[in-house]
Amino acid sequence: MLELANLDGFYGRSRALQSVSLSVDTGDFFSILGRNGVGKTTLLRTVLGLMSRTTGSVRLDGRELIGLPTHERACAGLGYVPQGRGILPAFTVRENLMVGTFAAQSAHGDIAEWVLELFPILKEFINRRGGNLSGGQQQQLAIARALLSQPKILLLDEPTEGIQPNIVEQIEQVLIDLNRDKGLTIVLVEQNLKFARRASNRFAILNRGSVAVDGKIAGLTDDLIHEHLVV
Ligand SMILES: Nc1ncnc2c1ncn2[C@@H]1O[C@H](COP(=O)(O)OP(=O)(O)OP(=O)(O)O)[C@@H](O)[C@H]1O
Repeated sequence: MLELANLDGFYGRSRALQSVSLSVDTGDFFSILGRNGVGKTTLLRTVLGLMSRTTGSVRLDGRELIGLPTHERACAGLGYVPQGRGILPAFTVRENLMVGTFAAQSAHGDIAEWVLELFPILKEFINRRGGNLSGGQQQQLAIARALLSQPKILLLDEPTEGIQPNIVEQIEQVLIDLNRDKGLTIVLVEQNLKFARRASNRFAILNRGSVAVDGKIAGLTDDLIHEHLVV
C-alpha cells in the first residue's frame, strides 16, 4: 500500500534520512521506533512532503507522491497527526475539524458523527477555541481532524507524548480499535514501547537516519531493544 524506496530527506545540506526502504501493507499497524534524533519525525515529514529536499520514491497504492505538494498528498490519502499536534489555536474545535474535511474525497465540511463519538469531549467543546483545550484534548482533536480527511493511511508522530495517563489510555484504545475494527492502516512513530508492542503487527527501528531492522512485531526481541532502544 505505502512503498518507500531509497528515500532520502535533507535539512539544507544535511541528509537526515538515508536510503530508507520500507513497505506498509493494507491493514498494518506499523510502528517506527528508535532513540531520540534518529530520524523518525523526519521520515514522516519526508513522506508528507514537508522537507526542503527529498530523493527516492513514496508510492501510495502504486501512485508516486514525490513531487506532489503536501496538500495533494493529503488528498491522495495520507492523514497526518504531527508532533506538537498542529492545532490552530484561534479556531474553534469545529473549525479545526472542518479543516480536516477539506482533504476528504467527499463530504467537505461534514463532521462525521462517528468521529465525534470516538472522542466525546470534542463534541462537548465543539465551540471552544483549540488553544483553550488541554494537551490531551488537542491530541484527540488532531486525530479526529486527520480522520475527517478520510485517509487511506494514518501517520502519527508520538501521539501519547506528554499527555495525562487517562487520556493516553483512551487514545491508545481508539487507535487499536480503528486498526482492528475499521481496518485503518496506521503508521505510528512511538517511544512508548509497551503501546507499540500491544498495538502493532510490524515495526522498523531507525538508527542514524537509516532502517536498522524491520519485521513482524514478534521479532522485536529484548536484544534488539537493548541494542537500539534503551537509552
Ligand atoms: N529543522 C531541522 N534542521 C536541521 N536538522 C534537523 C531539523 N530537525 C531535525 N534535525 C536533525 O535531523 C535528525 C533527525 O531528527 P528527527 O527529529 O527526525 O529525529 P526523531 O527520531 O524524530 O527524534 P525525537 O524522538 O527526539 O523526536 C537529528 O539529527 C536532528 O538534529
